[in-house]
Amino acid sequence: MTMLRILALWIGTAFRANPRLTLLMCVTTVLGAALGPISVYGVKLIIDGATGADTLMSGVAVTVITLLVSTAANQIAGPLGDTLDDQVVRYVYDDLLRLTAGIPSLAHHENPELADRVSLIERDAHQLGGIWRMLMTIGVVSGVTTVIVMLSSVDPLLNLLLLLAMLPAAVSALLLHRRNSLWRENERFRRLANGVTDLLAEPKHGVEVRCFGLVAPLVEVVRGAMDARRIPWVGMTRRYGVLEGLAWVVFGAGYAVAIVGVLGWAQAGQATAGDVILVVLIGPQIATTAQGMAANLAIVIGAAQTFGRYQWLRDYATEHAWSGSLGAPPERLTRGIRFEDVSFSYPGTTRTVLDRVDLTLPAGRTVAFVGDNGAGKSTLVKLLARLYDPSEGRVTIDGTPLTELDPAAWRDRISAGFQDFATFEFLASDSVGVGDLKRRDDRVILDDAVRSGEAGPVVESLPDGLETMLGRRFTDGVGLSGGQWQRLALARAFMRPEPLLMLLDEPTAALDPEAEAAIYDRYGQAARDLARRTGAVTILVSHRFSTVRMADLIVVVSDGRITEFGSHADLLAAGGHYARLFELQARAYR
Ligand SMILES: Nc1ncnc2c1ncn2[C@@H]1O[C@H](COP(=O)(O)OP(=O)(O)OP(=O)(O)O)[C@@H](O)[C@H]1O
Repeated sequence: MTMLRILALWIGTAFRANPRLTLLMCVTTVLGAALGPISVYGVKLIIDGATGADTLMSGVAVTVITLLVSTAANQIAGPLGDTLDDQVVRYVYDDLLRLTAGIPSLAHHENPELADRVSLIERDAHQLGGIWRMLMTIGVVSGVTTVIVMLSSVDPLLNLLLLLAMLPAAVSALLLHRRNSLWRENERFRRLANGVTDLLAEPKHGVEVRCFGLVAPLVEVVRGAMDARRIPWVGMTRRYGVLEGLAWVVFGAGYAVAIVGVLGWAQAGQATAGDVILVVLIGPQIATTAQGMAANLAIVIGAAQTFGRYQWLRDYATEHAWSGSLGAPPERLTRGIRFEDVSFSYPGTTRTVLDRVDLTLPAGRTVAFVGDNGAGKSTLVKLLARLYDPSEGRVTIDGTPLTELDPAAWRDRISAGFQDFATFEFLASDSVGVGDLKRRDDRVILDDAVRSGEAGPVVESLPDGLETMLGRRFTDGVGLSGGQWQRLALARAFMRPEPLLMLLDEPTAALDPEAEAAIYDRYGQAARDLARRTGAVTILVSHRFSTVRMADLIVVVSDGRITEFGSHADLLAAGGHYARLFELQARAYR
């Protein structure tokens, strides 16, 4: 069943990429492979005709026509196949991007099994174009059938030759199977080598890599990972190479025996001269057919495995598409957002990161999350954006479970600024504008967002203002400092007009104090304005208590639990963890 699905996906992919070309390939490959051996039969008819039988003219006709047609078919099969390959590979690359980027959760980015499979598909994507190889294998099968018919016309015993010629094909198929298992087991080494190579090439890490003298040890890690993958593969290829050589020797011996045998039959009057010539000529044909079979089988098995992974990824994407979540978010929040008995462990881990969290974030309020490193603040933020689903319990929006809302529609109503902001190396206008794709070309809104994100001075310093290309990796664009990038990220967060939720997860860590104060002023205004218009909840994650105190409510997170909850004044009066931390920071500033 699985094999059939893979086959259907393979052919379906080629047909989706280019239906007419795929059909043409089907016809030409089958034709090309079947006609070669028939031409040998024509030669037999000619020889028999020359030695008395009435087959001379038909032999000439069969030989000439089959040779012409098969040569023409083989000639066009190559270029057509290459074109089809190219189109299928491009189609699959697009589909891979669509599938992986289309999964609404973040969980798959942290799934090593998925990462290995995607990485293998990307590496082997060229094989996915091998549809014509598969067709050629079908062609080879029709060629084999023709050979069987002709050998049987002399003596069915001669079909043993074909069996002997299959030995090397079997050895190479076995090698392929073993090699594939080895690659799958060792894919993590390739990803490790690529990851470390990227790290070495990434300008962001360049300073530390050089200061700490990490170039040589990291290069050593890359070499070690490549060797861990390469050495077993070389040994295996060598062993199977010897076996395949031996298999060809066995075939050669069988061929010699067959010629001697047919000669004996001819001398005894049991075979014609044409039969002898047929066996002599068909030997190389059989070898070519078997070699073709081995080569094609190798590619077909490889492609079938890659298509198997592709099928797995498509199934995974379908299962994780949250296609049942279709609800629309409310126009405005009236009650607020609730965590109801929420527990959470990151996918693939067992550690409980959030432990039975019960928390109400009232509509129209600004709520600050504070707590030690690793307490679970950012995890709460990720659950609010539904980047993951809770392991237990639920998050509700005005009473509706978040899992019932269309994730794209919900995220459309979120504005966000993060500590780990993205540095989009686009035109400056796009780097900000992607904060709301629908309005990214609206200059008035862009200018407003730039002003609100305190990014005005950054844009003014750019040679072509918002029309300046950013980033130096791919173009002659302008390089920015960490703080300048962050200001653009903040501007991006001001693009959406009517969010229901504003997520600010340490969004000012790279800013100078003046810009930070100004930005929080803006956020304060935006939060009050949004509270009035949409009842939006603003979430603020920060370690700076001067910022935190401006929130209406403060949530202290400790080891995945909520330990304190209330206004700044309430929590100070309670004299708990918050009060101690606040006092500690305040003292440092005095
Ligand atoms: N992607 C992940 N996979 C597995 N565990 C994770 C992942 N992200 C975070 N964690 C773990 O979850 C716990 C909570 O992390 P979280 O990022 O929510 O903490 P935080 O309170 O925001 O910390 P910080 O103040 O340092 O930003 C940590 O122990 C962390 O190791």
